[in-house]
This record gives sequence, structure tokens and C-alpha cells, in this order.
Amino acid sequence: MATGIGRIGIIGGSGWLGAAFAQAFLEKGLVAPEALTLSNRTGSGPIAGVTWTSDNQALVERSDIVILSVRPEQFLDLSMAAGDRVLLSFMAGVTIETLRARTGARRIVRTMPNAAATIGACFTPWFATPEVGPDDKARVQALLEACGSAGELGSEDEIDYVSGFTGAGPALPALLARAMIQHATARGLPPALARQAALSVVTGAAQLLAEKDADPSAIMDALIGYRGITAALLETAMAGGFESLIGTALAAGEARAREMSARSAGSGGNGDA
Ligand SMILES: NC(=O)c1ccc[n+]([C@@H]2O[C@H](COP(=O)([O-])OP(=O)(O)OC[C@H]3O[C@@H](n4cnc5c(N)ncnc54)[C@H](O)[C@@H]3O)[C@@H](O)[C@H]2O)c1
Ligand code: PRO
Repeated sequence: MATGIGRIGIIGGSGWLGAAFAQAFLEKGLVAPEALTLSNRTGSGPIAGVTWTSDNQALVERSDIVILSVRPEQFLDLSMAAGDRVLLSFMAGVTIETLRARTGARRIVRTMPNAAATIGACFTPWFATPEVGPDDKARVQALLEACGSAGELGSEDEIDYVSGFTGAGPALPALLARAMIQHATARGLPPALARQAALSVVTGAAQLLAEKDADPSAIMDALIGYRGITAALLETAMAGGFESLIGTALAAGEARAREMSARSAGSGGNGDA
């Protein structure tokens, strides 16, 4: 309890997100190694100094806050009773109702990180049940900020939407970069140069947009103002439905999150264990 955050357990602690957050907790000094328990199916992993286990109930007993970072389908085979711990789920498409039914937890926080957690550049929206008090909310915010930034949502419903919006992380920018590479290569640019050029456009844009008060519309307007090449490019993309296609894609992500929620619901569990 050295930092006031309490003892943390991460179920799925050697996975993509679980390991990223575990490393960040340690590197930021937010959680001491002796207060961090990580589980996976073998009971051992690459992060030193912490406690590894394959026994998720033992992890719960050693923790004040339990982070669930297994895949939604793996959760269906997972057995644990959370008791009065705060249960913080990274899982897409697993509702509070299902988490409650399968673990018995009352204090539940659903979150939606993304792959940029590995570089400390992830914005993580979260939603908490009314049983999560202000002190626990502050702990949750601090834990999530270890990998970037975080913000509270007003309803659980919004988690399904942000599962595609923020949860997909680099996916849409990667699609843009790949489309540029494919077009430039087909046009005859050397593939290595096309790749370097397209990735520098996307990563350079990311840095410009990371500046304080950056405004995507203002950047576009400034470039359209030259009434030249960028105006032709942007106006063609917009007239072709680029923005409405992004909206359609985000809506498809939300719909898939709802389907996953429905599938994972009603699968039973040991919440009363
Ligand atoms: N990766 C992303 O970009 C991303 C973004 C948003 C949300 N999520 C959510 O985060 C969760 C984790 O995703 P990930 O990408 O880190 O997956 P991952 O497959 O990398 O990690 C899951 C880990 O859980 C372990 N595991 C499986 N069953 C277990 C069990 N019974 N007990 C203990 N450990 C077990 C696996 O061995 C694996 O190491 C998923 O539910 C996903 O929906 C992921
Ligand atoms: N990435 C995972 C998925 O596609 C979870 C949200 C984003 O299911």
C-alpha cells in the first residue's frame, strides 16, 4: 500500500495490454513489485520481481484492484470470485451485467485502452458502476494514466461505441498509411521510399496533432487555403464520402461490440462462490 494505489492483480498479465500496463505501473513507481501479481496460464512470465501465478483466485486474494485482461472468449473459461475488490475490465464486449454474474463483483469499471499503451500514448475511456466511490475512481484514473491519459464516460452504452473509436487505436491510421503506400507503389515509386514517405506523413501528422490546442479542422482549412494540390486532394476525398465511410466503420465497430456483449451474456459463472 506504499503508494496508496493498493495491491494490483492483472489476469492476463503477459498479454499485449496486461504486460504494457504492468510494466508502466512498475516504471512509473505507481505499484511496487511486491504489490503486483500477474497471472497467465503457465504461472510464469517475463516481468521480474512481481508474483506470477496460474491461479486466478490466488491473484484475487492478493489484490485490492483486479484487472481483467484476457480475451472475451477466454473469459468464458475463467473462474474467479471477486468479492469486494474493484474489478477493472479491459475486455471488449463483456458487459457489467455479465461481469457481475460471473465474478460476483459489485465495484466494476469497464475501460477501453488500445495498442498505444505499449508506448504510453493511449487514451483510455472508462465507466464505473455507482458502487465505485471517489477514492477508487481516483485510483483507476491514476492506473490508466500510467499508459497515457484517461477519461470517465457517462454511460456503459458509450463503452460499446469507444471499443471501435479508441479501442482500435492504430488501425484506421494504419489503413490510411497502407492505402498511400499501395497507391504510390502502383504509381511506380520504389516500395521502400513509398513506405518511408507514407509512414512519415502519418507519424508527422500525429506529432502535429499532439500539440496543445491542435485542431484538425483548422489544419485542413489552412492547407485548403492555398487553393492548390492539398485542396484538390481533400475535396476529392470528402466528396467521395471519406468522412461518412469513417462514420459507417465506427458504427460497424459499435454493432460488433453489442453482438459480442450479447454472446458473452448469460454464460453462467461462479459469482456466488
Ligand atoms: N490489444 C488491443 O489493442 C486491445 C484494445 C482494446 C481492448 N482490448 C481488450 O483487452 C483484452 C486483452 O487483449 P490483449 O490484446 O492484451 O490480448 P492477449 O491475447 O495479448 O492477452 C491475453 C492474455 O491472457 C492470458 N490468459 C488467457 N486465459 C487466461 C486465464 N484463464 N488466466 C490467466 N491468463 C489467461 C493469455 O495467455 C494472454 O497472455 C481483450 O479482452 C481485448 O478485448 C485489447
Ligand atoms: N481491439 C479489440 C477487438 O477488436 C478490442 C477493441 C479493439 O475486439
